[in-house]
Amino acid sequence: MATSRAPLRFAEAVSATVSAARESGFFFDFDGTVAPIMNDPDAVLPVPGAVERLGALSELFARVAVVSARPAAFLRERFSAAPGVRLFGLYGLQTVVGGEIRNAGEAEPWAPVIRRLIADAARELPGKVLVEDKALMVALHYRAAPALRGVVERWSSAKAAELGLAEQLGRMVVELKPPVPGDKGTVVATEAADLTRAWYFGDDLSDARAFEALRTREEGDPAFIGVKVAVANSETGDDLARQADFAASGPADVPAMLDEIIRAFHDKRDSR
Ligand SMILES: O=P(O)(O)OC[C@H]1O[C@H](O[C@H]2O[C@H](CO)[C@@H](O)[C@H](O)[C@H]2O)[C@H](O)[C@@H](O)[C@@H]1O
Repeated sequence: MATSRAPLRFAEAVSATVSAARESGFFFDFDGTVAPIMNDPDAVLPVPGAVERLGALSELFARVAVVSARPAAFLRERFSAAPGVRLFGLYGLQTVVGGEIRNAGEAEPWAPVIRRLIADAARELPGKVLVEDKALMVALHYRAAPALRGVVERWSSAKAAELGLAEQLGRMVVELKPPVPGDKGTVVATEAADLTRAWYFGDDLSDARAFEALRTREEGDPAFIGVKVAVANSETGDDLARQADFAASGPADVPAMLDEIIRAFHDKRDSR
């Protein structure tokens, strides 16, 4: 069994990555990581400079992807200026291939169940709960009324049991989704399978699965370096920070961090 590597300093992780750029990838969560948290989910845009930095990375390194719970169409709209960035929506149930959205076949039969659930939510939950319709999934937001957390979580658990759906908790949100295997960890494990270095940036509970995927790969493959970056926040950030190698103070900090990597890539190339 492989022993875990000694903790790397940031400069060492960057150096190991730019030295093997063609075998390196960068994976990003969206909300709370490269985009700010806001009350209205539809109004959210990436922080200034994020799309440009992800686009630049995609031209220098083997793989760059956004792995999010958002629908792929939402991501496609926001990352249209960075065509080299791969997009995985709804925890990997949707991808964008050649500009077209592809749904995981196993998830599609659940669309009528989700439609029924959305109608039930609109009728049965208090008006302050925002019901986000993602077609193959629904997100129940209580950010506008945090005291409703218990009401939302109990309603969600009962519906999940009744309809055979899976649940995912997040930042002032509960999601109900088809009980189809796969999460951010399986997306990252698959997408990083041919890489020897992979970075994951995340802020929320579902991002822990991606961190775990990098840890598992490191345990089985001593040549692999997984770099876990937690984006700090007072809601779900502490748990993730404990599992991370590095921290960013918030989404606005991420472009500057990526600049250090892009600069190191160019310095390395110029020194050859
Ligand atoms: O996987 P992610 O890209 O991080 O998506 C997770 C959820 O993000 C969105 O909700 C979160 O951001 C909202 C906008 O800032 C905020 O109002 C909400 O409280 C957060 O939970 C998105 O709306 C959800 O569908 C995603 O599941």
